[in-house]
Amino acid sequence: MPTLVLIRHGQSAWNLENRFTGWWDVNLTDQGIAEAKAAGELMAAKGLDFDQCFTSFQTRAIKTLNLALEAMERLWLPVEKDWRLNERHYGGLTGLDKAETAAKHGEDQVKIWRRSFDIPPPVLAPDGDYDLTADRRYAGIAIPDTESLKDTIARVLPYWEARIAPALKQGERVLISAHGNSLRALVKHLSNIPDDEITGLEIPTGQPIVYELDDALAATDRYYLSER
Ligand SMILES: O=C(O)[C@@H](CO)OP(=O)(O)O
Repeated sequence: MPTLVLIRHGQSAWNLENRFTGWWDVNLTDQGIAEAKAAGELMAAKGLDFDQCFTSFQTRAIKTLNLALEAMERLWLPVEKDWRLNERHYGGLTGLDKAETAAKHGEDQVKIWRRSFDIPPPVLAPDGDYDLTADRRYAGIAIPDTESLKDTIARVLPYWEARIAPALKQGERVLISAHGNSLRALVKHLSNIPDDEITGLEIPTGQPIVYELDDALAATDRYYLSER
């Protein structure tokens, strides 16, 4: 039976500051570092092991993976990094304070921007503080100027099909370290969650999520490792 574990990065600086983050590359807080180490210790204690890891191009997910693998004495495992596992791009909201934005535009509007299925936030203006076009890691990539969850799914799923599903089908045990919304995209797909129900799914930081999959990669169970 294929083994798949998903983990959202530990608490980031902008999770703590309550700012819209998206593709902006913020680091882990001390709490985030502790969450990542604890996740690795939990996975080791529960006897989980992996053959292949996947993560995004973003420091908070990469570091979470490394800290967890270090706690498991598995820093030597192969890791594939890809921008398609990045967080959903938050467009023109990037860097703004979530509470101040709600005070300005209303809670309902912010909820739509944060959790609607297919309504993207306003676009990021070019040449602003959060423009990533000069960032070498994204050379040759069409950086989005905003993304809805639907847009995020449209780049996560082809990567899943091309790289992650084949590894699982070959019998590799897979760990994915990614982000709240790139993981919501995967969970929506794997657990067949309808468009209007995915808004209610919140993925906590640093908590390994275990998927039991059949040989066709259909999910037979999904649970937080800390709960079993
Ligand atoms: O700011 C972000 O990029 C994400 C994840 O922290 O926030 P949200 O909970 O609004 O999807």
